[in-house]
Parts: sequence; structure tokens; C-alpha cells
Amino acid sequence: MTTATESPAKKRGIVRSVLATWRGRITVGFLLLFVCCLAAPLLAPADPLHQDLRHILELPSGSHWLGTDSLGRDVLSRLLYGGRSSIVGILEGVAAHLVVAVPLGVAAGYLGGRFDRYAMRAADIVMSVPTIVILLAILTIFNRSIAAAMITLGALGASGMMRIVRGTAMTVRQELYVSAAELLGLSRTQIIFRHILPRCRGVIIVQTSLFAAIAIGIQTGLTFLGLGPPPPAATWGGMVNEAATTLTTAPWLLVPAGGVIALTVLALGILGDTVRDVTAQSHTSSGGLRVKPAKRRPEAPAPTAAPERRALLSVRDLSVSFLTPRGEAEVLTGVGFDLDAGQTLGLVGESGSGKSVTARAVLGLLEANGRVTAGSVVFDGQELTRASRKELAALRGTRIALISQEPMVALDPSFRIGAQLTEIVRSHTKMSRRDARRRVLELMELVELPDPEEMARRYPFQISGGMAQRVAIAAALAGSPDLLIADEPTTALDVTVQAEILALLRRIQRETGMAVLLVTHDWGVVADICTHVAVMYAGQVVESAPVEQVFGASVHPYTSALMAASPDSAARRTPIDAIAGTVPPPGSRLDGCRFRDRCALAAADCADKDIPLLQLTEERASRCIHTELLQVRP
Ligand SMILES: Nc1ncnc2c1ncn2[C@@H]1O[C@H](COP(=O)(O)OP(=O)(O)OP(=O)(O)O)[C@@H](O)[C@H]1O
Repeated sequence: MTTATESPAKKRGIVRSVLATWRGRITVGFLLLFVCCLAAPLLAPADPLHQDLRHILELPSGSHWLGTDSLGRDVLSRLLYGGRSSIVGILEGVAAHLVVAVPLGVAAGYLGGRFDRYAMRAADIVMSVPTIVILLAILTIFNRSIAAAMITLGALGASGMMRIVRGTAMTVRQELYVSAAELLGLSRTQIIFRHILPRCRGVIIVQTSLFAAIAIGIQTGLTFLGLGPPPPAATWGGMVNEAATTLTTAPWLLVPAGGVIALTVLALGILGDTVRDVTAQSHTSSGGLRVKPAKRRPEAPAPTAAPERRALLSVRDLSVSFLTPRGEAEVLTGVGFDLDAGQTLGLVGESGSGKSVTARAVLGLLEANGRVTAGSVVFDGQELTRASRKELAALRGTRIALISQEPMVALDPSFRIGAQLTEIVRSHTKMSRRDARRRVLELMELVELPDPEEMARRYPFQISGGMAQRVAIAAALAGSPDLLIADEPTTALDVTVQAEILALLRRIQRETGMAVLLVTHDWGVVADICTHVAVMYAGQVVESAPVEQVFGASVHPYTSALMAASPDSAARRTPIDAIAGTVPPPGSRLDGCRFRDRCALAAADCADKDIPLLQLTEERASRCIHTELLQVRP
């Protein structure tokens, strides 16, 4: 099954896509001829400075293919030499343009924040500078040096391209595959080179060709005005100037120089348009998981002496707030649970109860407006809420991995699946490319992908959602994680595929012994795969217990109501009975029991004070003070 439209540019790359169009072929062909001017000393039929006053202002002939000028010099030779100095000037200008615009634009767009603000203010200031005045000053100071003028032009004109590159980088930064790459522990530099720059390539080429067209116009203008190299040096602008003086007697002389300037500017403009067209087709909003070998993760710090048995993941009193336009909103309040190796803990609850925020807080991946306000997340003895960005990056992808609801958006549509997985394997190991490829095939077999060799050659848009989830699981397993966080991994899949993926996860977990934190709202999934459950409501855990105890008899009215509302037969013991009302959004939450407005068993004392999570047995806890009304004996 194919899930996205296959784009020619995606498959072929920009150069081939441009060459596939007739516009592209003609313009590239012409520009290659232009580049031949670099070989002017080899190609020119005569010395461009050699004067022959017996043959002035001649029309094209066998001995002078483009005729001669007013001093009898060969026009073709002067055109070739003039082209050479034009190319050199353009290259200098383009180099300065790229060196300033690309790093600043990418950094401003990807890093954002203060760097972005300062970079944009600087760009505003540069844009307000009168470029032509500065160029004239530079030519005066540097003794008519076209190189100095072009470098200045490139640098001063960079703010336009910088803004465009910044915009593209900002868009790419929001793609889920960039988050996925962060999850895999890639550094910012790696993400910039692997993900941001390749996506900016199209706009960079377009802007470069447009700038080159402008640069050639300005350079010709300067030499036309006699501000470049003094006569008798051959320049295109100088040739137009000479032709203008003999326009009435020898109009032909204007054609070679004027024509070649016009055609070059036109070709650069069309090239820019063509590249823009082919890249516009190629970048639909989809993502990627392409990574480069990362530094080996540092050894986990030696755990401080802890003789007693401790959970692999221990979340205690975790509170998280988000800054919203209406002020700071607390979305998690005192969340706590433990998870051991080999266990699968299901985080269950209605939409908005805080399951995903809990998972993201564990990974240290809260959105920029969120922060942990209290509590701790201890993973294998390491406190993650105080861990540095670098320490978290070292854990992600290797010791803690994530699979999400939509695996397709975590795969880069531009690269084959095998290549993406190989890069991921190499980012976690020091394997050679060949060994990594072998490991990829093993991983693909582990996740039961049919015909791994053939599958590795496919692009993400050539596989189904179920297969993409298997690829995502293979990617997650590449670092042999101790903890897998699965955020609704089967929600987007149809029922049969869901069952297959759950069976796969169960098998892999049994074989690897890793712990799984599974975010779901589906009791069927809980029954199928979880060993333990933590039921969440309005940012709190309201019940936690081993799974069979919860299905046996829940000890919170919300859990019972949630099960009764579940369409899944595995959990349903009564007809489907939707819970009246909705989860109160952060900011409008009740004091006392947060569920009491929707609870059939609510009593006056439910509103008295905040209800703590009451430890009923060693493994079972409930945030209800009226468990006796549930007629449950924990
Ligand atoms: N970046 C954010 N800024 C403000 N509020 C947020 C942000 N992210 C999440 N929230 C809020 O936090 C609460 C919990 O969201 P969360 O995504 O964890 O819910 P969930 O239980 O996973 O729901 P679902 O099953 O729909 O994903 C919601 O009220 C949500 O609006």
C-alpha cells in the first residue's frame, strides 16, 4: 500500500529533476557554455588585447567569428576573457553571499530565541544600508577591485537569503522527524547537517541563482561605467560601453556582448525558477529519521550506593505547568508510578488527562512553554528532571526509545528505509557501514518485516502504516533500549494490524526484557499487553495496580466508568455507558476530588480537601476516599 504521492524530485534529486525539464536542460547547457569562459586562454582564437588597425569594426567572418572592435581586436576572444572575469566576480560574490546567509539563516531558524532576534535585527540594519554607495566607496578604497566589490555585494545582499533560509529552517524544525532525531540523541550540529540543510537546499539554490543574476547585472554596470579594471582589459561591461560609442557606424558590435549578458541573466533566472518548481513538488510536510553517527553515549554515571531494590523508572510527585496566554496552567499534579524491567505499564485515561505530557516529561521533551515545577523522574538511578540537555540526549535512543502514533511522520521520505535504519544503527554503535547494514536486516527480521532486503530498498511512502510502525519499532530497538515509551502506537492502525503490532511488541519485550511505558486510551490494548496500569484523570494518577487486579475490580469510580465506556469487549462487563461531562481543562480544576462532578458516588467530603493517592496494598493505590462504595475489597 502506498501512503503518499511519490514525487519525482524526491526520487531523483534536484539536479536530475532540473535536467528532466527542457527549461532545465537548455539553461544548464547555456550556463555550462558560460563556465567554459574559465578556459579562455585555451579557447580564445586570438590575444584579446592584440590590436589590428587594418581590420576594425569588421562583421563576423571565418577569421573573426564574431567580428572585430574599433581597435581591430577579436570580439570572440574578448568575450571569452570578459566572461572569465565575470565568472570569477560572480563566484566571489556568491561565496560571500552563502557564507553569510546560510549559517546565520539556518542557525536563526533552528535555534530561535535570542540568537534569532539578534540575527534578524542585524539583517534589518544591513538591509537599510544603501548598497550602491558602499560599493562605490569600496571600489575607490580598493583601487577598482571588482573582487572587493563583489564580496561586499554578496555580504550586504545576504540578508534576503538569510530570511528565506531562516523561514525554511523554522518550518523543518517543527517537523516530527526532527523531534525524532532529537530523541535519538543527535546533537544540534548533526540535526542541522542531516535534516535542516538538506531541506533548505532548494531555496539556497534558487536564491543563489537569482543573486548570481543580480551580481552579473551590477558587475556589468560597474564595468560599463568604467569603475572596474581600466582599459584595455576585456570586460563585458567595457565591451558594451565601446559598442555604444560606435552604435551608429557598427551596430553589430553591441550584439555579442549585450546578447551574452542578457542570455546569462535570463538563464540564471530560469534556472532559479526551475529549481523552485521541482523542489516545491518534493517537499510535502513529512518527516525523517535520518541520522549520522553520534558520539558514543557516555557511560551512565556510576549509581550512588543503593542497596535496596529500585525501579528502573520511578516517577514521584511530578507536576508540570505550561505557560499559556491565560497564564501558567498546571497540567500534571503529583503524578507518580514505578516501572521495572520486563514490565509494561499502561497509562490510561480520556483525552486531555495528561498521558502524553507525562511521557514527554519522562523523556525531557516538554514543549518550550512547559516546565517541570515539582517532583522527580529517576531512570536507573539518574535524576532526569535536573539532567542537562546533553545527558538527556545521551539517554534518548539508546537507553530510552520512543515510538509514536504516526510512524510515517518519523521517517524521512527522501531516503530509503534501509539507509535510514543503517544511519540509526551507526549512531548507536561504532559499526562499519557493512556491519550496520547486516544489523539492519536482523532488526527488520526481528520486527517481522517481510523480505527485509527488498523492504530496505523502499522509500517510506512505498510502505503501509503497519509496516511503517514496524520500521519505527526497528529504529527504536537499534539502540537496545532499556525503556521503550510507546505513545498510542496502534491508534492509527486498523484492528488486524493493531493486533499484529501488539503481538510483536509483546514478543520483543519478552525476548529483550525491556520495560515499556505505553500511553493508550484503549482497554483492549491494556488487556492485551500491559502488566500494570496507571489510570490518569485531569493530570493526576487516580488508580494504579497490576492489570489483572484492575480488571478484577477497580478501586476508583473513574476507572470503572472508563471501562464501562470502553467499546472493547475485553474490558466491557456492562453495556457501553459514556461518562457524562468532559475532563476539566487545566485552570478549571476542582479542589478536592477532580472527578467528583462526574462521579455517581460523590459525597460531601469529596470536596473537602485534595485527595491523596492512598496506598491500599503494596501494589495498589487509589485516589478515592469512598472505595467502600465500590463494594471492592482491595
Ligand atoms: N504545549 C502545551 N501548552 C499548553 N497546554 C498543553 C500543551 N501540551 C499539552 N497541554 C495540555 O495538557 C493537557 C494534557 O494533554 P495530553 O496531551 O497529555 O493529554 P492526553 O491524555 O495524552 O490526551 P490524548 O489522548 O488526546 O493525547 C491537555 O489539557 C492539553 O491541552
